[in-house]
Amino acid sequence: MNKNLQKLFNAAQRQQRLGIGLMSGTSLDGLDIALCSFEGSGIDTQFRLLQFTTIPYTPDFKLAVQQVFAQKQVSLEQVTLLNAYIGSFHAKLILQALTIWKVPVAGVDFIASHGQTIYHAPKHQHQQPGYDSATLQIGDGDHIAIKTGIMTISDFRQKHIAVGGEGAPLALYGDVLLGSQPGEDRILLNIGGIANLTYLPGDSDLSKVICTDIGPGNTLIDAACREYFDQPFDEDSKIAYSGKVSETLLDALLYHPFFNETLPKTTGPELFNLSYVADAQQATRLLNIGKADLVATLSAFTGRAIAQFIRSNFTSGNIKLFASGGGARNPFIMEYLTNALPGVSIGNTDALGINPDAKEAILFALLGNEALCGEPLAIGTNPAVLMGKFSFAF
Ligand SMILES: Nc1ncnc2c1ncn2[C@@H]1O[C@H](COP(=O)(O)OP(=O)(O)OP(=O)(O)O)[C@@H](O)[C@H]1O
Ligand SMILES: CC(=O)N[C@H]1[C@@H]2OC[C@@H](O2)[C@@H](O)[C@@H]1O[C@H](C)C(=O)O
Repeated sequence: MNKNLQKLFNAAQRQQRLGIGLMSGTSLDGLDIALCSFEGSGIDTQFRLLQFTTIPYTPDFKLAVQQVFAQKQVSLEQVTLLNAYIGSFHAKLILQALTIWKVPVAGVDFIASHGQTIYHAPKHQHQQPGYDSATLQIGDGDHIAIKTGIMTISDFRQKHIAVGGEGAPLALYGDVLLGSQPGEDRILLNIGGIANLTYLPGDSDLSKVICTDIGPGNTLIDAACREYFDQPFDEDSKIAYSGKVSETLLDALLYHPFFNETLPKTTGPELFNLSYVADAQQATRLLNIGKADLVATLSAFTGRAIAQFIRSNFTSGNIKLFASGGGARNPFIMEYLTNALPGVSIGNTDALGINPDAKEAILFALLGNEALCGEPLAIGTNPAVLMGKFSFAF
C-alpha cells in the first residue's frame, strides 16, 4: 500500500490530531497560521487553538500578488510563477512558526491551506453566458507538502462550486461549531476585505442557518488609503474621523444589484474596487470630494451595508453579534454598527474564546479535520460536502 495512504488512514482514526490552518485573505496583510488540536469531527469536534501568528507580507510580495489580484487581464506567466512561489513561501513561513513554537514537524498531522484568492467570479457577478460560478486560489498544496514534510489539504473552494455553491463563504462550517449556543440567536460577523456573516438561530435548527457575504469590509477603505494617503489602511480610523460622511455618495454606493441578490451570495474586490467608487462619484457629481471625506464615506458604506442587511433579515430582538477580522479593530465601523443597531448586543469573538484575528485560519484547520475524518454536514441551503484536495509529503 502507498505509505502515505496508511499515514492518512492512521491520522483519520487517531483520537487526537494536530493540524495547521492557513489563511491568506483578500486584504493581503499577511499569512495567518493557526495550530490546533482536534478530537472527533462534525458537530461534536473538540478543538483547541494552541498557537496563532500572522506573518506580515513584505511590500514586494504584496506588489507581486496585487499585479494579478482581482484583475481581468494579467500576465499568465506571473500567475504560473506565483502559484508555485506562494506554495513554497507559505511552507517557509510555516516552518519558521513551528521552530519558534518548538513544535516538531513530525507531530503535525496535516496542514489545511486556503491559498491566495486571485480571482472570484460568482455567476451573478461575471454574467458570462454559459459559464457557472468560478474562483481561483493559488499557492499549490504539493509545494507546501513537499517543503514542510506535512500532508497538506488545499483548494477547498472548488468542491463547493462543483456541487452548486459559489465557493464561499465557507465560514458557516466553522461558525456553527464555534459559535452556536442553544437559546441565543447569534450573528458571527467577519469584517475582512469583504464582510460576511453567519446567523446561528437559538433553536439550533441547522436548516435556518444563513451565511453570506454582505458587501465590502475593509477593501475599499484600504484601496483609498493606498491611493490617496500612501498608507496600507486607516489605522484606528484616524482618517475617517478627520473627514465627513457624504450621505449623497453613500446612497449611490449602496445602489447596486448585488445588494438585492438572493442569499447566499458572494463578492470580492473584482466588484468593490476604486472604479466602483468612481462610478458612484460620477453619478453624484462628487468626483472632487475631499480624500478624508471619501475614506469616512467608504467606512460608513461598510457599516451601513452591514446594518441594513441585519435590520432587514433578522427582525427578532435579542440578537448577539460577535465580530472578527481586521475590521473589528476599526473603531469607526464598530461605532457605526453600535449606533445603527440599537437592539443588537455587539462584541467580538473574544467573548466566545476565539481570537478574532485567528478565526478564519481556525476555520480552515477545522475544514481540514473534516476532510480527514468528517461526514458531509447539511447546513441551511449550503452544499453538504467535504472539501479539499490531499497532497502527500513524499
Ligand atoms: N487598528 C486598525 N484600525 C483600522 N483598521 C484595521 C486595524 N487593524 C486591522 N484593520 C483592517 O483589517 C484589515 C485586515 O483584515 P483581515 O486580516 O481580517 O483581512 P483578510 O483576512 O485579508 O480578509 P478576508 O477575510 O476578506 O479574506 C486591514 O487591511 C485593515 O483594513
Ligand atoms: C473567494 C474568497 O476568497 N472569499 C473570501 C473573502 O474574504 C471574506 C469573504 O470574501 C469570504 O467570502 C471568503 O472567505 C471566508 C474565509 C469564507 O469563505 O467564509
